[in-house]
Amino acid sequence: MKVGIIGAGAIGLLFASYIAPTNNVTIYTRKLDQRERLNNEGLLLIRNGHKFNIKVSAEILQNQSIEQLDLLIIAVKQYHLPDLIVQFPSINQAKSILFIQNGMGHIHYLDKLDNDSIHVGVVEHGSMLLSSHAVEHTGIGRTKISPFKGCSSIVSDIITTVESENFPFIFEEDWSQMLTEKLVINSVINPLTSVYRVTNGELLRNNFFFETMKVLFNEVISVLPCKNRELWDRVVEVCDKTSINRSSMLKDLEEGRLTEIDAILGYVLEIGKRKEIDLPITNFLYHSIKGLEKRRG
Ligand SMILES: NC(=O)C1=CN([C@@H]2O[C@H](COP(=O)(O)OP(=O)(O)OC[C@H]3O[C@@H](n4cnc5c(N)ncnc54)[C@H](OP(=O)(O)O)[C@@H]3O)[C@@H](O)[C@H]2O)C=CC1
Ligand SMILES: CC(C)(CO)C(=O)C(=O)O
Repeated sequence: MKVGIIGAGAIGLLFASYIAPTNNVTIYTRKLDQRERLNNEGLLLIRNGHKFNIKVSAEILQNQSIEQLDLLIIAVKQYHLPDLIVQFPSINQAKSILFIQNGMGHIHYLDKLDNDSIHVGVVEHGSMLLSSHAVEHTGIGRTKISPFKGCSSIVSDIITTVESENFPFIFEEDWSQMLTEKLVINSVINPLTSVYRVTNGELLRNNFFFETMKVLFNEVISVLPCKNRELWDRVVEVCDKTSINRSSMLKDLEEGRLTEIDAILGYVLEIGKRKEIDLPITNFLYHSIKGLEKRRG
């Protein structure tokens, strides 16, 4: 199958390294030197100290190159999406498209796309970009996938060729519930690790940080429509499985990039406002992250 991945960051390269051995994968970059290194040196995956060199092909993203794809995986950040969708209308021509962003900001774009099949996914793996062509799989989690529109079998066919003990998938029926649960997980782990500047696992090991996790969790679920009674256990489990990871939000701040705080706690605050429920801790953390983003310019 022909699979394209837009976004050669921590998650895009992680997905490429697991999908490329059994499919024809093209990674779309926006930097020439990254394209050259991927084409010339291949993609390096490191897992548990073992190195795997994977052959991939990379191209600079251009409208015409997207048309022939069976599956297009969008692995850019939430805040890249508005430009991407406007500048590259041919993403509408991929047979199937899969969005794997954290948060909820991407949902309102999906109705505007023409693709026959649109899926959303949540990624619970820990992944760290080591260089423009190397990625470390720092925590083995799961990828959950749910259909948003259409029910093409292409996505499940490709996943059948890809899934393994180190890269498992789960299909979910209810995309909204699936994204809401991941939203809760990211609402707790990402802002706290970013403000305390710690790995995910340290939130569990430091009993004072652990208390703040609980307080934030309770506040966030007070406004979100979560049916899962075991969600707190899931937050702890993801934190534990990705314990050596620095969350994507912390990495963004450390590298002077924007964070996805608007699509995560910004969204939670929006729901709180609609329901007229005050969320003081969420509000405090939202503004703390915005302030940290601003300090780094
Ligand atoms: N990192 C993690 O552990 C996890 C991340 N996620 C989610 O996955 C998504 C991706 O995150 P992550 O991989 O960490 O992000 P990164 O910032 O590492 O990567 C995003 C990539 O998108 C590229 N990009 C942006 N716009 C374009 C464009 N127009 N054309 C081509 N490439 C483009 C960027 O290119 P450039 O380098 O040139 O700027 C960058 O390489 C996010 O929504 C995140 O929430 C989910 C679970 C875990
Ligand atoms: C799964 C987790 C919490 C891994 O760090 C993540 O989604 C992120 O960092 O954005």
